[in-house]
Amino acid sequence: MPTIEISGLGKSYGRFDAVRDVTFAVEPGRVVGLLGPNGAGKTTTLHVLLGLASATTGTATFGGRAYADLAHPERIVGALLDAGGLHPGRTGRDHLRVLAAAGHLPVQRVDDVLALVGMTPAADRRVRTYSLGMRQRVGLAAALLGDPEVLVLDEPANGLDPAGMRWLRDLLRRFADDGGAVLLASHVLPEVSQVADDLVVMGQGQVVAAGALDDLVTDRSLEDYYLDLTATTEGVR
Ligand SMILES: Nc1ncnc2c1ncn2[C@@H]1O[C@H](COP(=O)(O)OP(=O)(O)OP(=O)(O)O)[C@@H](O)[C@H]1O
Repeated sequence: MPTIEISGLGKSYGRFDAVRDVTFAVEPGRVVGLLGPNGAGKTTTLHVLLGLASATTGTATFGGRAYADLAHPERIVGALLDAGGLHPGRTGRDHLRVLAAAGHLPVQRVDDVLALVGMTPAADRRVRTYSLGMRQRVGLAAALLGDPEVLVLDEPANGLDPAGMRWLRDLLRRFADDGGAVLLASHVLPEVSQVADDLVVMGQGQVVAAGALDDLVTDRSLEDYYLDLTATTEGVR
């Protein structure tokens, strides 16, 4: 199972450093929560990792390979960035079929993942009729389609109902316990504290804290820890 490794990563837009010297790893079997205020650089880090933006400095790899160099990326990496990326005129099932075809994945996987995310009853409705949580479930189904070894998820609980959130938590725990690596960017601290093994906290484009959740957050809540830590880096840039 591949390790996610981000090393000395920097991303500049003109003279603005969105991300500077970011280094951390997600080992197989671990769920890493990526936290930080709005504009801290979380999404930028995930975009570079997933080959959607180029690094200005440093590297971001899966088992030593950049996303673009993976022979079958959908079998290695499952990603959820923005559930708004679904075509409104397509059904949930068609969306997944297109992805399965593009990734040379067996079409049977479409039914499997629809069932896994609880979307079988609504699979043949158009995406424009879905609630936010339903779109999010289809996005998660897409991430799971290739039966990947690594998950990279940006705000996966967005719009999920309480049952959906618990389902997601259990899924991520099982995925990691089976040896997968999970990188989970989220603002929902209770969600992170219940599922993450490790934390990486970013502020103003840099890592401001990293380590095992239990070592960082000892006698207080994750919320208290996080708000103290980020108080000095508060405010978007
Ligand atoms: N294409 C771009 N051009 C210029 N600046 C950008 C671009 N993309 C991101 N930025 C800037 O980089 C910084 C980091 O943004 P990023 O989206 O990575 O933050 P984030 O931690 O994901 O925030 P949020 O929690 O709000 O999603 C922000 O100041 C943002 O304005």
